[in-house]
Amino acid sequence: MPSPRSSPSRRAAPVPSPSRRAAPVPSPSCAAVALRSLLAADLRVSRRLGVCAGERSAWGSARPLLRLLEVSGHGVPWLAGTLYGLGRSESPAGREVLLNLLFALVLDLVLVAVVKGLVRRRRPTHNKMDMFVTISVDKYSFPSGHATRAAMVCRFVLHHLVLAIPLRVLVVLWAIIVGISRVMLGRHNVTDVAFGFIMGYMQYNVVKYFWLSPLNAPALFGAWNQ
Ligand SMILES: CC(C)=CCC/C(C)=C/CC/C(C)=C/CC/C(C)=C/COP(=O)(O)O
Repeated sequence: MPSPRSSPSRRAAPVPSPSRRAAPVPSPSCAAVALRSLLAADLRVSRRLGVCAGERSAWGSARPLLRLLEVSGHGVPWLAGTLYGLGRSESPAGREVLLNLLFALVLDLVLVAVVKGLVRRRRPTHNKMDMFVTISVDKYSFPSGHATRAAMVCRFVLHHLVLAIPLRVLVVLWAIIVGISRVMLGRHNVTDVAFGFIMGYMQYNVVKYFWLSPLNAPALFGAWNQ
């Protein structure tokens, strides 16, 4: 009697030749595991802190106030205000400070756009994309442009304006609250804002290093003073 044909599933699996065996998967390094855990914790904490992410969120009624803070740290009012001040300024010292503030604001926009474009981290899923004037890279969240600007402007103002102590405290508080509000609005994760603060703080060093003055940019200031 002919023996039944064995089904394909019963056939012995072919033994791969040594050259076709799968390469061993390298185990992730400690740094990769630590980074992954940090990012997972970041997402969890940021979601919890996003209490104003929508009108129906836990603190949804505070959302309009936080959106006002959003505008206070936005690039457009800062650029517009600086250009307006430059147009009105009659003292050479005032013009010098405002010209450097303009340089700082443009530098901030460029650097943030470059880092956002390189990292391409998506905004938190609970974010409502109803932000005041954005550019294409603003679909990404790392780093927070509001946090970089707030930290940089804060250092700039404290160095170049003579302010009474209560006002200096207010400037620092404004910068911190702008950063925190980004997470509460659901716009950012905590690490976006933390890195943004560090980056903005360091950006001011760049502005200080390349400070524009009538000595190193005579053409710029000469043209202005005529
Ligand atoms: C106001 C003048 C005179 C010129 C405007 C020029 C212009 C269109 C500049 C772009 C400003 C702009 C859209 C900045 C983006 C600000 C923003 C939404 C940053 C994102 O912040 P994030 O904290 O959410 O990362």
